[in-house]
Amino acid sequence: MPYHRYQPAHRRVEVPLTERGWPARRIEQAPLWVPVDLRDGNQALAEPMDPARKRRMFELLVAMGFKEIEVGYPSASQTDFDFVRDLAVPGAVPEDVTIVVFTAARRDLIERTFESVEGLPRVVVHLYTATAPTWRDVVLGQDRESLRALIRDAAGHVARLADARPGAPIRYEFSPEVFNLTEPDYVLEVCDDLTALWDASPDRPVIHNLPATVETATPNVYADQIEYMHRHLARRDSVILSVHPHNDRGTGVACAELALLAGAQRVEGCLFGNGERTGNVDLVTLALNLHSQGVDPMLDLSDIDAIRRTVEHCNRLPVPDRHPYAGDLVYTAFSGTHQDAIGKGLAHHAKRAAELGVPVEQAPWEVPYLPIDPADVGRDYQAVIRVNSQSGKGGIAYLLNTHQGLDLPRRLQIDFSAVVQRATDGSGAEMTAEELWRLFQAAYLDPADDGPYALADWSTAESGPGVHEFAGTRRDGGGELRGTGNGPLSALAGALGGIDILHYAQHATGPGQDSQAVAYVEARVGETIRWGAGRDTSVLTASIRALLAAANRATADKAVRVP
Ligand SMILES: CC(=O)SCCNC(=O)CCNC(=O)[C@H](O)C(C)(C)COP(=O)(O)OP(=O)(O)OC[C@H]1O[C@@H](n2cnc3c(N)ncnc32)[C@H](O)[C@@H]1OP(=O)(O)O
Ligand SMILES: CC(C)C(=O)C(=O)O
Repeated sequence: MPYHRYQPAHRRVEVPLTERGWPARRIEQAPLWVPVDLRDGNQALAEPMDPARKRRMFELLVAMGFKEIEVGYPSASQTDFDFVRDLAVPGAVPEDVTIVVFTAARRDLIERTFESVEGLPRVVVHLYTATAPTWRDVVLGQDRESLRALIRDAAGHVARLADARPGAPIRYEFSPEVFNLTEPDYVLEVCDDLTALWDASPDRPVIHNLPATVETATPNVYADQIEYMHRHLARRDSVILSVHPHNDRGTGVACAELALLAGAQRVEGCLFGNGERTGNVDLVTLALNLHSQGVDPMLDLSDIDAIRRTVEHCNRLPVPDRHPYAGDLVYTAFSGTHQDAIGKGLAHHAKRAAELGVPVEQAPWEVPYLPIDPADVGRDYQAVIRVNSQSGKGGIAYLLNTHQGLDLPRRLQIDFSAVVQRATDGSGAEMTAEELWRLFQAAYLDPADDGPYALADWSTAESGPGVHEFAGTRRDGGGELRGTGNGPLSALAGALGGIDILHYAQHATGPGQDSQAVAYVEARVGETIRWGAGRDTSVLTASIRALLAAANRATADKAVRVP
C-alpha cells in the first residue's frame, strides 16, 4: 500500500492554538440544527428527489421540529427553483421555520437565488466558495487576494439584492468550503470581511459555517480549528459559528461533538448521514447522543421507524441494520451474556419503576447494553432478544417468558439451552420465539404422549387424609398403572416405580382464571435425569403430564425431534 503518498493533516494545515478549552467542556444544550438533506443530501443522490419526495422530506423535517431548513440550490436546477417557489405560497412554511437557500459566489447564480425566494418571509442566503489552497490553485484559478476579492464582490451583490428586497430582511450565511484544509488566517480574513460587509450585529448575526468538506483529520484537529476560529473571529457576538462535518474517516459525529465543545453553536447535517461520498454528519445520531446524556435534543425522534421509512423513501437508500439508534439490529442482542444481562436489567428496571411509583417509560434508565430505552424512539422490546447459536439460557428463558408466559426453573433453562444449541448449530439460522416454543413443546411437553408411559386415561382420588391414589391405562397395551402417595404426583411416581422427583414447580402463564397452568418436573430414572413439562388449564393435569413426559424421556431417552 503506497501510504507514503499521503501527508498527515498537521502538515497540510497548522492550527496556531497552543492551549485548548474544549477537552474540559461538556455539551449541555442542543445546538441549532440545520438539516441539509434537501441540498447537500439531495445533490449526492443518484436519483435526486422529485418534487413529491422533496415535499415529504420537508414535511418530515418540519414535523421533527427543525427551525432552519436548507431547501435547495435554486440556481442549480429547475426542480430546486420550483420547490422554493412552492414554499413561497402563503402558509407553506410554518411561522417559526426559516428557509435556507444555497448559492455559489457567482452573480448569475445569486440573482436566480433571489428570484426564487421572492415572497418568502424568513430566508437565509447561504453563499459558498472553496478557500483551500488546492481548490484555489487547481479548481478556481485564484490566488488568496483575488479569491478574497471575488468573495467580497459576491457578498456585496447578495447584500445589494437583499437591501432591494421589500419585506422581511434576509439573513446571511457564508461557507469557506474545505475550511478544514484552509489556512486559519485566511479563513479569518475572508469571514471577517463578510461580517463587516454584511454589517452583522448581535440581533442580526451572520452565520459563518466552517465545513470539513472532506474529512481529513482526527476530530481533535477539527476541534482545534473551530476553537481557534471561535476565539479569533471578529465581532464574535454577531456571528453564529456553524459546522458542517462530512464523514470520510467515519468520525463526522465525533467532529461535530468536539466542535460544539470548541465553541460551535450550529450544526448542519443530514438524517441518517446521507450526503456526498460517505455522507454528511448524521443529525439523528447527534440528537440521540444528546438524549442519551440527559440533554433535550429539541427534536422529536419518538417514532424513529417512521422517520427512517420516509427518509429511505425520499433518498431511495436503505438505512443499514447497524445504524446508530435506527438500524433494525441496534436494540437486539443475540449473544448469551448480553441477553442474560438485558433480561435481568429489564426486570430490575420494572421493579425500580414500581418502587418509585412511576411508569416504566419514566423511570431512570440503566439497562446493560442498551444506551437508551428503545421505547423512547418507538421501538418495542420484542426484538431486543433474538436467539441463534450464540445465545445462552438467559435470552432463551426471556423469550419463553415474554411470549409464552413460561418461567423456567434455572436448571431447566440450562437443559433447554443445550437443546436450542443443537438445533441452531445444526441449522445455522436464527430461531424465532414461535420456533423456540415449538422446540420446547417437542422437547418437554409432547413426550407425555410418546413413550412407555403414554396413558390412554388416568384418574386420581384421595382415599383418606393425605393418601392419594393414581390409576391409569397405558396406551401401548402394557396394562394398568396403579400407585399410592401423599399427593397425586407421588402416587403417579409410585405407579411408575423406580422414579425420583428431583424438582417440581408450577405457575400460571398469565393473569386471570382462564390462564393456563404450566408444571415442570425433573425426574431421575436409574442414572438418567430428565425434565418434563405439562400445560393445561388444570394444575393437576399439567403436573401429571410433566411427570409422564419426564418419565417417558428418561426411559426412552429419545432424541429431541427438531420441529
Ligand atoms: C461542497 C458542496 O457541496 S458545494 C455544492 C455543490 N453542489 C452542486 O454542484 C450541485 C449543483 N450544481 C450545479 O447544478 C452546477 O454546478 C451549477 C448550475 C451551479 C453551475 O453549473 P456550470 O455553470 O455548468 O458550472 P460547473 O458545474 O461546471 O461548475 C464549475 C465552475 O464553477 C466554478 N465554481 C465552483 N465553485 C464556485 C463557487 N463557490 N463560486 C463561484 N464559482 C465557483 C468553477 O471554478 C467552475 O468555473 P469554470 O467553468 O469557469 O472553470
Ligand atoms: C459548502 C458547504 C456548506 C458544503 O456543502 C461542504 O463543504 O460540504
